Amino acid sequence: MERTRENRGDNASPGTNLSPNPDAGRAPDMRVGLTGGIGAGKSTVAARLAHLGARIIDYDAISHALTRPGGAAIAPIREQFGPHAIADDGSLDRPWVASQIFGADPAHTANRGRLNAIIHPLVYAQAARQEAGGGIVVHDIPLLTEVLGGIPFTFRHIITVEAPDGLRVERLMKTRGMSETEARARMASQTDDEARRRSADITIPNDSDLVSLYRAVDEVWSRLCTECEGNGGRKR
Ligand SMILES: CC(C)(COP(=O)(O)OP(=O)(O)OC[C@H]1O[C@@H](n2cnc3c(N)ncnc32)[C@H](O)[C@@H]1O)[C@@H](O)C(=O)NCCC(=O)NCCS
Ligand SMILES: Nc1ncnc2c1ncn2[C@@H]1O[C@H](COP(=O)(O)OP(=O)(O)OP(=O)(O)O)[C@@H](O)[C@H]1O
Repeated sequence: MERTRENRGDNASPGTNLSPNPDAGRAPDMRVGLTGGIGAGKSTVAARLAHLGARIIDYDAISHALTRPGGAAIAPIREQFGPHAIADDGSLDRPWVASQIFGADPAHTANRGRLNAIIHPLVYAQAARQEAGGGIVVHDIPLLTEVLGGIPFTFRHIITVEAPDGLRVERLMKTRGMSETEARARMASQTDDEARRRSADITIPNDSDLVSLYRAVDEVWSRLCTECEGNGGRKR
């Protein structure tokens, strides 16, 4: 299966002899994908993995950087969606764009496809640049299951984080200030848990407290390290 074919850096930027860092340009020892529906707890898992020593490539953060004033995605988005898409300061008008792309209507679906087609290739290029340095590299990708056929990386493992829909809505309302309608519109714009589980080989449930979640993440990390060391990679 695609996810289990290790890609040892075919997509990483080539190294340069000018760098003082001997790891610069080094391919990941193991590339892992991390996904989960909105509000399931993916970022919380990513933060725990970072604490344990993983290098995280955060696709939401890259996407945010590309849509700041002067970001590479701004001009093509203005061209596709018109001036409404851009705020007065030159950044993406996030609430306006969100209102155009999140939901199950055909218009939302079409707009989402147009926006993804602009942003995703730029995100992949930046992710490839962030890979250099070796170790266990975790690509934190909200839409990994949806883009698996088109993303230019293969993953040794794919982890999905799961929580019941009601709990996810509750978390999003409490911590992101979303209305229930907004939270459900985002959920309707993503694939479901069953599809995410099919594309993953590791499922982390997050329907209890943070102590239970961290325990599950620590176990997964320990397995990844053991496997990585067995393959001649090193633990970071
Ligand atoms: C629509 C935008 C402007 C809304 O911005 P906002 O600040 O409200 O949300 P943010 O970017 O922080 O995303 C929060 C979550 O929304 C969900 N989400 C974001 N984009 C999408 C999308 N295209 N399809 C489905 N869900 C999405 C993800 O779960 C993500 O973690 C923004 O999400 C965006 O530019 N999306 C397109 C780029 C994309 O696909 N990003 C996901 C990672 S590459
Ligand atoms: N087990 C838990 N107990 C209590 N709060 C939690 C738990 N897991 C996550 N949370 C909280 O729920 C909120 C959503 O979690 P998180 O940001 O990790 O979701 P996410 O899946 O990354 O969402 P997104 O797709 O938007 O990035 C956060 O405020 C987080 O602190």
